[in-house]
Order: sequence, then structure tokens, then C-alpha cells
Amino acid sequence: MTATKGLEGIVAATSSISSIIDGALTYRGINIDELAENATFEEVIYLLWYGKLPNRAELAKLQEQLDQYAVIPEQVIAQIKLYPAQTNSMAALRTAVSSLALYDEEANDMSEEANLRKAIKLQAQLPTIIAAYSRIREGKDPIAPKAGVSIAYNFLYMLSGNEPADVAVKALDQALVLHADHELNASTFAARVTVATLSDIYSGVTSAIGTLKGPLHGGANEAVMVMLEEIGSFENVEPYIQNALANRVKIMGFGHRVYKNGDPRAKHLQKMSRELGKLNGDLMLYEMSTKIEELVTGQKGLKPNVDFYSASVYTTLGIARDLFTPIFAISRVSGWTAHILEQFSDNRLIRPRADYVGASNVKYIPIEDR
Ligand SMILES: CC(=O)SCCNC(=O)CCNC(=O)[C@H](O)C(C)(C)COP(=O)(O)OP(=O)(O)OC[C@H]1O[C@@H](n2cnc3c(N)ncnc32)[C@H](O)[C@@H]1OP(=O)(O)O
Ligand SMILES: O=C([O-])CC(=O)C(=O)O
Repeated sequence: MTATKGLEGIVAATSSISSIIDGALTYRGINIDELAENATFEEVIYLLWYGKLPNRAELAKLQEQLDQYAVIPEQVIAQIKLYPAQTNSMAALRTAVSSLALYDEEANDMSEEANLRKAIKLQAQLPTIIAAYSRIREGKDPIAPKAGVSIAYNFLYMLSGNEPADVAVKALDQALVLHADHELNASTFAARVTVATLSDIYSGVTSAIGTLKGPLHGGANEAVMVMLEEIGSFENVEPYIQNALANRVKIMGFGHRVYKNGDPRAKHLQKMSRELGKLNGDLMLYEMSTKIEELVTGQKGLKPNVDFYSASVYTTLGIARDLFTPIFAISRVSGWTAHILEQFSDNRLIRPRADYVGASNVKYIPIEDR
């Protein structure tokens, strides 16, 4: 038995949810470019869960269900109020999502209907949790979700209490479409491993949130913003990046395990970053980002991934840096739950082997002789 470090190139599941073939990403067979240009996030959620685009009645029913479940239990709000002031936003989300299960009577009901209902609840409640966490730490009261509006609208509304601008809602909605699913990425794999033991869907999503948090995965969008802030000016891009590359420092938001010729989602976020920058009358972050891309791609051949331009997009939308990865989770919970439902539908325990490289034939030494 020989191990493949990081399971690179290993096919570990069959799935009909999303594919990456020859550098092209599809959700249920539909190219991401078409979805990014035309679909709403709610249509994508339906597509991922049910395998087809919804008609008007089906979409209206999903909207009704999301409205019905968007309010989070009072006890979860009360717990968020007790989190220490400096709590990491993804740790807060992970803890709050785990505690949702405590107040859901059907948390351990493994029937298909209950699992689908819990997927809808999770999708509806993640934005409410993150917005509540954001307001509570600012010393403000959480704002209740509105009915009849999109997840993108509701999230921006619950953050500020103001009606969000159409352009902001549209940009966030497109970002949510682009982040919704991505084959067997690390957090989705973690979710599938968890539920393949026949553990519950809340446990699966909690595992996934913990996995998305890391800077080699979803945490990279926040790390990109940290880098942009450290660089601070367009003039400083070149010396900063040259120094980082010379010292073999990883440039956040570049490279990908699967895409070697570029992430098809990045161009949409780049375009959004430029358009929002123009509208705001401030293209500095966009221009710094394109300069970083020119240098990193030119010298290392590494291309930007989905996390790179999302940093300037979210900042231009006025969103706090540490909410970037939680926003990724608002989107990706649609994919995680689709994969969890798929795993349940044809389950087998996921239990690979390890190539043992430790010592052998070692004798036990009594404690007094050590
Ligand atoms: C939504 C997402 O999860 S997208 C990914 C988000 N993560 C990031 O943006 C973090 C930065 N990128 C990375 O760390 C990596 O490219 C990963 C984690 C995405 C992919 O990792 P892997 O497939 O394991 O590639 P690995 O880290 O082995 O890199 C291969 C080579 O490219 C280099 N490399 C890869 N990414 C980068 C980078 N961002 N900056 C500089 N060098 C890099 C590595 O140093 C390595 O070089 P070497 O062979 O000379 O040692
Ligand atoms: O697929 C991956 O390894 C990471 C990624 O881009 C994603 O999860 O969107």
C-alpha cells in the first residue's frame, strides 16, 4: 500500500451533483458560466438538491420554505451573545450551527423527508446566524429576516438594517451562485465522511464549516484581504510580491488542486470587482489585484482561484473582512447538503487505509525503566 499525499488524483466517490472536466465546472451538467450569467442563487439551490432547474411554482415553494425557516431559535441568539468578544467568525458559525441541532426535534430523524427539511433549515438559517453574530459583536440587536426576498438581499439587509442597493444584491447573488458547489473539495468531503457513519446532517455541516475555515480552502478569501491591506498601495504591490515569491511564501487566492489552467469562476469575480470598483469610484483594490495576478501568473504560472477576486468584491460591498469565509459557507451549505443527501441515498462507510511508516517490533518498557 502506498499513500498519495493529500489524496491528489484519487477518485473517492461517485456523484451527479457537480463536475470538473477539462477545466470546466458544471452543476448538474449546466456550465457555471451560464449559471453565473442567468441563474439566481435560489434556482441553483433547487438545482443542486433536486437535480433540475425549478419551474415558477417550485421556486415559489422553495422561497416559502426558506422564509418559514429563516428565523433562528432564541436560545442560539442568547448563546451568540455569550461568545467572547474576539471569537473567530468561522468558529462562531461552527458553534452556532452545531447548537441549532439541539433545538431541532428532528435533528436525529434520518428519514429522507426530515433530512431534506433540515437541508432547507440549514440553508435558511446560516445567513441569519452570521448577520446576528455580526450585529451582536457590534453591540446591536439582531434584525429578523424578511420574507419574500432573496438570500442575498436578506443577508445584506440583516447586516445593516437598511434596504440594500440592487447592484449589491445582484453581485452577492452571483457570488453565491459561483461558490455553491465544487465536486469533492475538502469541506464537502469532510461532510460526506461525517454522514457516511450515519451521523446526522447538522454534524456533517459542522464538520464542513470547520474544514472550510482553513486558509488553504475557504479561509483564503479573508487571507487575500489581509494581504491586500498589508500591501496597502498599488506602488507596493511589486516589491511585496517579489519578496514573497523569493521567500517561497504562498500567495493567497492563487493555485488550485484541480485547476491547473485557471479557475473558471475567477473571471466572473474579476469582472464584478472591476464593475463594483467603477461604481464606487475607487478601483484601487481591483488594480492592485490585477497587478498581483500579472506578477504571480507571469512568474509562477499560478492562476487566481475563486477566493482571489472575491476579497475585493466583498470589501467594495462594505462587508467586514472576517465575514468573507462565512459568506462562502452561506453559499456552500447548498452543495454540502446536496452531497449529504446524495451520500445518504447510497451510503457506505468511508474508511480508507494508511500506509504505516512508523516503528515496528517495539517492546513495551515498564514506566520505571524509561
Ligand atoms: C475555494 C478554495 O479552496 S480554492 C483554494 C484556496 N486556497 C488558496 O488560495 C491558498 C493558496 N494556494 C495553495 O495553498 C495551493 O495552491 C492549494 C492548497 C490551493 C492547492 O495545493 P496543492 O494542490 O497541494 O499544491 P501545492 O501546495 O503542493 O503546490 C504545488 C507547488 O506550487 C506552489 N504553490 C501552490 N500554490 C501557491 C501559491 N498560492 N503561491 C505560491 N506558490 C504556490 C507550491 O509552493 C508548490 O511548489 P513546489 O512544488 O516548488 O514546492
Ligand atoms: O475544489 C477545491 O479543492 C476548492 C475549491 O475551489 C472549492 O471548494 O470551491
